[in-house]
Amino acid sequence: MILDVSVSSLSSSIGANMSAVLETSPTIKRRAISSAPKPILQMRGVCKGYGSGVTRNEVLQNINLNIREGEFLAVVGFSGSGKTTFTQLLAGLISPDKGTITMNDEPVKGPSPDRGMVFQNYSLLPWLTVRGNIALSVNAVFKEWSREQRRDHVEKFIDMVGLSHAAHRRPHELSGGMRQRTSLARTLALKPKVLLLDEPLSALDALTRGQLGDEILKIWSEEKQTCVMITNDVDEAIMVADRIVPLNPGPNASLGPVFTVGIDRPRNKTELNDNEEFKGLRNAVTNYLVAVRQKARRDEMAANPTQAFRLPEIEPSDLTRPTRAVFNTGPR
Ligand SMILES: Nc1ncnc2c1ncn2[C@@H]1O[C@H](COP(=O)(O)OP(=O)(O)OP(=O)(O)O)[C@@H](O)[C@H]1O
Repeated sequence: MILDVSVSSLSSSIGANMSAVLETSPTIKRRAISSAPKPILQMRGVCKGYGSGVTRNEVLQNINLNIREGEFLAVVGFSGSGKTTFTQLLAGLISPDKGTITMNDEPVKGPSPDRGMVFQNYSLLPWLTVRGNIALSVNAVFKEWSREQRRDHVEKFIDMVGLSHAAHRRPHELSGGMRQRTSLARTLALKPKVLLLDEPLSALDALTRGQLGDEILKIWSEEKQTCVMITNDVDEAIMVADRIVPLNPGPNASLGPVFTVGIDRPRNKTELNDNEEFKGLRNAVTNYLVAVRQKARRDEMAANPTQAFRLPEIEPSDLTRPTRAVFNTGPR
């Protein structure tokens, strides 16, 4: 079942138990997905795990999702819940064990320039410059173009991410934000129909993070691509997305309900802090994530009662001894 939860009417008083929010709250509108725009990507009953035998790790379980053409979808979840696995499945870098993934009704059988992925860790070739990294992909994908066309195309995307002044630099001469911009330009230059962003901002400092987040939004609105962004930051998700879908904690992680973000664009971070809809949505998504994590922990403890939490056997220190702290009494 896919629920679409409209949060325009959510109040910030939503309780911690999200099942109550989903099942009993009269303030939440549920929309049938059939009335929604045509999906470009579809996941149906997708399961994925790694390993075999006793070391088998079931990561994703029965994932069902319609990603709509032109939308910005954010997937939020805790570390280790399977977000990268989820994106790699959409990119076609790995295959599901069960279920199907289709793009425009065609099965996804492997990677394609139609689905461009920006990784968490930049993954640039260290011996190539910014220009060289982008040109390598462009030359490989647009072989039928003239040399001038390809060159102009590369320069356009270098300029789009604000790196014209650093186009000649190699990755080790760039800041983290500049590396991620290069990685973004390299993917965007392939003109993917769907842009898959796997925590593209997570390695950046807060300021650069906000700046690059704004740039991604600007490019998305200009290029009219479909965008799926993975993040562990609820505020960031609300800032960028049309819809937010939580990934429940694993093993056997499934998707939670879809939260619709009805806040007008462009969204201003400072103004959002006083926006009631933003506050309600932030509470709803956060409370949902906290509730499912607590439930996952309870289930795990119930399944392994012998591993129940025990306090470690620690001898308390004798705090009555005189302090051994040494003070510097010499000249300053
Ligand atoms: N290639 C692999 N082989 C075996 N196990 C894997 C592989 N890739 C991921 N896993 C395991 O699958 C689980 C989910 O990993 P994944 O990287 O998808 O999670 P994540 O939510 O992206 O994590 P993070 O936020 O920390 O990057 C983890 O337990 C991880 O150890």
